[in-house]
Amino acid sequence: MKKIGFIGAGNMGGAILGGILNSRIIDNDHIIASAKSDRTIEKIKRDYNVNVTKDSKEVVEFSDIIVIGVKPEIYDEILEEIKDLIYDKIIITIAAGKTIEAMEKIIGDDKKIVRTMPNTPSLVGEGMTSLSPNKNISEEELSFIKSIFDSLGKSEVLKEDLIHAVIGASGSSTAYAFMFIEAIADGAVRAGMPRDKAYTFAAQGVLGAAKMVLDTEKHPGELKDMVCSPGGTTIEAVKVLEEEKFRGAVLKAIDSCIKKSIEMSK
Ligand SMILES: NC(=O)C1=CN([C@@H]2O[C@H](COP(=O)(O)OP(=O)(O)OC[C@H]3O[C@@H](n4cnc5c(N)ncnc54)[C@H](OP(=O)(O)O)[C@@H]3O)[C@@H](O)[C@H]2O)C=CC1
Ligand SMILES: O=C(O)[C@@H]1CCC=N1
Repeated sequence: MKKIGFIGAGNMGGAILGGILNSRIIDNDHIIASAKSDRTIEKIKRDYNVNVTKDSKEVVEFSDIIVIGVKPEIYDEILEEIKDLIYDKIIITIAAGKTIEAMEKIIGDDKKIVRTMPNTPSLVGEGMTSLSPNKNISEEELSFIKSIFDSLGKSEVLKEDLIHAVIGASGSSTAYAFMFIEAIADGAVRAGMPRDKAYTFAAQGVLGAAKMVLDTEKHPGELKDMVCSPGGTTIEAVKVLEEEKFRGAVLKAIDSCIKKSIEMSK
């Protein structure tokens, strides 16, 4: 069994770590994770019962595959620290704005890198991850890394320059989906539903809609039309959403997200 290490296991690294443990593809004694603060180290130990350290080098020495789960601002510092210990180990990056080319400049273009863009639902087996390997990753290595991310939900191998679209479509979009669910629940609360029930109804509604798109492969517009009874309730809400430029607002938001991702990559 391969050993996997996490340099930084916060919101995203922790979701991948937790997802791997939930899917039982790697045992907890084959996993090591680091953090900066004692508080996070204790949380990782408590939540996941994996090996912990504050030393990035120890993570690299222990592991065959290393996920770098720190914020983009300290990526370069971490890469400098570990570059002489990487040899033929596989580096998995999850950061917005950190290109393969920029990473190769620091650790060397002979190193094995898979640039990914995951999302936090990886924790509950419903993640969506893009994978872009550098030239040193073999087909066999890529299919092994893909099998890890497939066990956390779905994954696709994509050209690296599509990563900006991936951030817009799935990396960041869970945040907008949470806002949508929160807003639907607020509406239900206004109509008298207790808040805990409102979250269940709203979230299950959104989950069901997403599953309909994936399972039926029908156009989302057709699925929407199937809900709108002539002269009924739904079409009234659709009218308001169109008047308030709901779809235009979402498109503008995704454009902004993608613009930021491109800026961060310069
Ligand atoms: N959040 C998301 O939904 C997604 C995030 N990403 C990417 O994931 C990366 C991490 O983001 P996110 O998880 O949100 O951030 P968090 O702040 O939640 O996690 C970062 C972790 O890095 C740890 N850390 C900081 N410095 C060090 C160090 N020197 N050595 C070891 N660990 C360190 C922090 O430890 P401590 O807690 O002790 O400070 C923290 O646990 C980013 O690059 C982001 O672009 C990608 C897709 C989705
Ligand atoms: O907000 C961010 O920058 C990170 C990248 C994708 C999701 N969260």
